Amino acid sequence: MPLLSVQDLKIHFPVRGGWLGRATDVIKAVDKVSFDVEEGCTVGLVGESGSGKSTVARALLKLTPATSGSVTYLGRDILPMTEAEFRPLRKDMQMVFQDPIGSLNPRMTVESILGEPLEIHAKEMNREARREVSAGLLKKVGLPEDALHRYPHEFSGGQRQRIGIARALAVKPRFLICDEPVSALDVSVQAQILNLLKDIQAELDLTLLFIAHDLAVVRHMSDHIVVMHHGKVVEQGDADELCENPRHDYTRKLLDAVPELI
Ligand SMILES: Nc1ncnc2c1ncn2[C@@H]1O[C@H](COP(=O)(O)OP(=O)(O)OP(=O)(O)O)[C@@H](O)[C@H]1O
Repeated sequence: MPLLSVQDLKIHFPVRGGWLGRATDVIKAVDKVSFDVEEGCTVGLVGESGSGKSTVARALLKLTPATSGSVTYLGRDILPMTEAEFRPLRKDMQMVFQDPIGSLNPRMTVESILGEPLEIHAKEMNREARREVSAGLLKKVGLPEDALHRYPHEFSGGQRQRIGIARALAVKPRFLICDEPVSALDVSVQAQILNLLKDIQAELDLTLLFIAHDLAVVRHMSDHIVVMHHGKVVEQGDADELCENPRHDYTRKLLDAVPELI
């Protein structure tokens, strides 16, 4: 049984504008998308801006309601679940965002940022225990312990993404959704963050959904790749096979956009 199975997922948004702001049309942001994520593997979701990748990610965490279809996690369809039913799974499924500065509260120290998910999901921990866990998380992502007392703006983009990853790991998730985790970073820093994610995945036995618009980055990270275009899956398969023998013109176009290494 796959850890996560997405079947015929549709997410349509009404376009308002007609008489009295009535819905006149729909945007098919996600249109009959299906893919599986096996435990311990990385599935890459690739496509240009607007292809529907983030909308899929948000639906997996029930942040955006689905129009139809199913999302099965550990054999249970999460879409009909109430918030209370979903809460334990929310702990299991964590997200790393594209923009680390936008997703880290600038008024909170790193200690508070890392302690917050523990306050929510590990209520039995006192402040001392939370600080100890947070210091361990910083070490895991390659930051010094004194970072605990500093604020997000005091770090570089790459370091902030390390903090974002540490926050996602705080509650010991099994499944990590990384939505364009390196596209806001300098090229020189991107490889460091990608390698960190790979090392952490191996160490903690994590399953990853890795979302990006850059097929080279997605191939580097993934076992299986799902190519999205205008809300639909146009092709999916083994990462190397798909990149070496693309069957769809759109996949070829994405491959052509990958810069040649000189
Ligand atoms: N809440 C919303 N209401 C209306 N339209 C939306 C909403 N969220 C997303 N969309 C539309 O759905 C489509 C897919 O957007 P989405 O952000 O999922 O694409 P993406 O592939 O992740 O692109 P990017 O990498 O630029 O975020 C776009 O046309 C977008 O404008």
